[in-house]
Amino acid sequence: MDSDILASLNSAQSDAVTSQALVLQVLAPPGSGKTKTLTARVAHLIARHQLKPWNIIVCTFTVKAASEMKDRIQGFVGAEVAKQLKLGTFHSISLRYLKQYGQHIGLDKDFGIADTSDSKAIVKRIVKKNDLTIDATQARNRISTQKAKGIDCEQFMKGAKKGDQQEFGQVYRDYEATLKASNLLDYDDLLLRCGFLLRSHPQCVSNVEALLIDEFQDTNNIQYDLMTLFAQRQNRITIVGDPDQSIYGFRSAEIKNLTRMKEQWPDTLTINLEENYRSSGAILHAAQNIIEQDESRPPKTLQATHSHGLRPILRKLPSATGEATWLVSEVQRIQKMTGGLLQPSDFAVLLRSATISRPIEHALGKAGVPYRMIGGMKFYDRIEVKLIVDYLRVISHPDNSEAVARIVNMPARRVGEATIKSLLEEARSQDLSLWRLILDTVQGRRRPTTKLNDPSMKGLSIFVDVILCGHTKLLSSQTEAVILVDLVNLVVKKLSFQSYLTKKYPEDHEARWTNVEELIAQAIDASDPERLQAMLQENALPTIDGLEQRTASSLDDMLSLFLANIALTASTQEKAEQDGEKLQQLTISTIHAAKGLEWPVVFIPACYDGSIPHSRAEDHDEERRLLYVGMTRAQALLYLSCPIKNTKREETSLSTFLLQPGVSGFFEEHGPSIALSSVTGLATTLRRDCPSTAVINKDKRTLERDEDNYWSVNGEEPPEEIAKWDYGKGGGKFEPTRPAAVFSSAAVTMQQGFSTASAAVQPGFTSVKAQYDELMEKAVLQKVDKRAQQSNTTTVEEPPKGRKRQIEGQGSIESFFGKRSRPEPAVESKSKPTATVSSSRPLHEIRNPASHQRPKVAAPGLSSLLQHKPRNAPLYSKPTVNAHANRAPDNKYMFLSSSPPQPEPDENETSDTVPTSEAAHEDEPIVPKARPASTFHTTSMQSVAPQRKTLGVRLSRDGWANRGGRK
Ligand SMILES: Nc1ncnc2c1ncn2[C@@H]1O[C@H](COP(=O)(O)OP(=O)(O)OP(=O)(O)O)[C@@H](O)[C@H]1O
Repeated sequence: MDSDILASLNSAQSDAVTSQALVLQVLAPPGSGKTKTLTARVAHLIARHQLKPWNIIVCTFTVKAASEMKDRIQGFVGAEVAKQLKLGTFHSISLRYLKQYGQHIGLDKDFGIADTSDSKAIVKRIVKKNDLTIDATQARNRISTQKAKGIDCEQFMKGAKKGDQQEFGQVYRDYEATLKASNLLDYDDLLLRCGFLLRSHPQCVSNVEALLIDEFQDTNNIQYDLMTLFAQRQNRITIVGDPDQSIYGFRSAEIKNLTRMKEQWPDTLTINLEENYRSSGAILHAAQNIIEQDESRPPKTLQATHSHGLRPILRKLPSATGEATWLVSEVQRIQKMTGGLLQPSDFAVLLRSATISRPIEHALGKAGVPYRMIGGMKFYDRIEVKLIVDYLRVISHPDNSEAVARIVNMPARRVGEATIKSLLEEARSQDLSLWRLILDTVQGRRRPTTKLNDPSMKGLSIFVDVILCGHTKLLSSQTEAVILVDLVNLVVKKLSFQSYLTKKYPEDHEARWTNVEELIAQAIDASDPERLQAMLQENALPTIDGLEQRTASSLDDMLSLFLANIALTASTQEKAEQDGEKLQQLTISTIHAAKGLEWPVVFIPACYDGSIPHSRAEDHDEERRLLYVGMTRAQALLYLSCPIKNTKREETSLSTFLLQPGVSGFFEEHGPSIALSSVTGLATTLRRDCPSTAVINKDKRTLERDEDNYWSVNGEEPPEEIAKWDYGKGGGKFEPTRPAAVFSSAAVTMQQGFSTASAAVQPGFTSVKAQYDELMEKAVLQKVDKRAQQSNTTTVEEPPKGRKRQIEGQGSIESFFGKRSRPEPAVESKSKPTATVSSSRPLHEIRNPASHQRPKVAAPGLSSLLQHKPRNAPLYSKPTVNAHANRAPDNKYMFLSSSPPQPEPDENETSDTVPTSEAAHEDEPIVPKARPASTFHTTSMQSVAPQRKTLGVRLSRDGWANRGGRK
């Protein structure tokens, strides 16, 4: 079996897998097979060194990575062995230790997990109660940072200076006290307490023979400590990582941990992998050029194993809307031009911030391209799901006062916000949980100081009744066969939840109810004896002689396990794929959440300053690494794009990373012409069969345009687009920043049937600025009219299928870079589709773009850029021509200003590492009911199931957007 494991590896990978070194670092750039090597080493340790799988811990950074890792290991050692490994995120492994050995450090068995909304609510309340000036969200993040550094509140207070630090210290202290009183651990606590447990009771990990860690560059200090503690018995540690992909500095990740490790274990062996198996040479070169802008970074060798392939594209578009429309048209064109070689699931759109997804979703929906979201609004964050889960959490753990406060008046029971607040404060002052106070009040054992009128008392009684019925159900499980789903059904029934949703959300109650049904389906699956067994097996730790271990057996335990898995499941993607079904959907993801993944075609839109690097980012090197991570997800085709104006109609400036000297040489200015030879090249890079010429030609004939030539390369709005604008019916591309006075005048004019731009000006109704705008606009419109005329002529004589229109005199990629002087790389013929670069040459030696295939560019677009004057208002007065031609009949999308994004400070939190509901909250909900897509929800429980990997989570076909993503 061992030879099978090694068969598919190159020699450096083999060396790493078979290395005898106790402490091993495998450092390598993206796509070089780090994960492959790690999984092979696990298999090798089992097959060759006879290590027992249950004595091996494998830590991943995300829930998704854990499940992928399990699949890969399964491929080597089989499902039976793979499921016995102790594999998961740092958080889930820590949770297992705390659940089973927590009593040794005085941890109550029934501790709950404070999820992100609990933590936020607690901090907010503390800030409000003490009338502090500190920002609650920032304070919460700061607490997390302190914890990640291992600084507790008392330590912090000791060193705190007066003022802001003292204030924060107070919040930190109160926050910890609240968690303690509620018997809750937040996500950081899971790691910290586990560290404490393993330090004081090393026997807990006395069985551990090997520890392997993926994506080590993103570990923080607590995780580093945990590493040393997990492995303390034998110190056999393998880590894989890439400092260039360190993108979680904002969450206290420490690149320094790599050196720290070497200092701690001087015999650490480092193996570098240098061959990239993922991306074409052209993509690698471009990405490498970006990352090498960081001069503090040591030079590294990276060899492409694929041919040079098609040069990446850096595209300029007039607006975010135009960018989205172009993006979708490119997806469709590339699919057709490659004769079915590429399916929708081969495309990914990677965003710096989820907040800018809306125009892209709109365009995809309009074109009927199915998509899924990663790192957007998550299943368990949806209001209807969260509400039911909160009820379950309170039934399981009534001391969670934050959860009680959230649901006591949900559905509405006439217990007002002020009453809840007052009850909460009263409970705090008496050292009681909110639940205890409410229960005692309703049952007549206590007279609260909070004033309660009859309707409120009645509301509280109804609430108490629901929770007590849940408790009774839990208790009855000891004598009769009650399963988890019975409990969920009980809550749903007691709340008359379906009719509640119907009344409360008349517009999309069905989609919301589908979510509830999905949750019920998950509970059914988790109740399945086989599944239950698998879940328990996954969570069980080996028995250690002489060490008492708590085991999960009752329904209460099952419920708490179910809820813990929900709390630790931040990522909800891939459900369908885990069902063994590859749904044909394009992926929209944040770059953070795309870490470790790959797609044949990747788009990175909104490449402008403020977006990437993000306006709020302090560390620009980390932002550059983020762009690098995004670019290196692409296998065969990579598109970067930048709208000249963002959705607020603000002028943008191309990302500083792309403006650096020499960068332009690595990019084309528009999507590639896909010759037949290019299709062969793409197929080779993707290791797929190439479709026949007949199929390709047939598909191609269905295209209106076989070139990326609708949008001009200098970012001007095509005349056809301007002609589509419609203000009369309120559904067109109306831009919201237009001055109100001007808009109303134009609207009036349109209603009156005027048909020229000049007629739209209504003296007396416009401000000076608006008049200036109108004048500017008229000037531009005259130009546009001229162009439109020319365009019409061209259309008659020659259908615009080719590239001509775009290339002739419309500037080039140079227009992006025009503001800087830079050396001009040599230009070669553009028609060569797959010029190759010797794969054996290190990348740093062949970086000179002069040696690459270069497009033959037309006159540099510098002049067009210089002529380009910022518009103060959009070109909105052009009379409508066939305004509805391109609009979906049931188009219910709305545009919200989204760019530059204004996320919460920790909006980067988009991966599924730690549950990250901020990421979901910062993301505007996806507009429902407009397009097909699917939801992907995975719990770590789902990932344990060997055959039916979703633990029976029902696969829904009606999609992400149809799920009532609205909060
Ligand atoms: N020796 C090899 N031969 C062929 N393909 C390989 C080899 N090693 C890795 N690959 C392929 O290269 C791709 C990238 O591998 P993998 O995901 O393990 O890389 P990685 O270094 O972990 O990437 P990243 O750091 O970007 O997450 C995968 O499709 C993998 O199957």
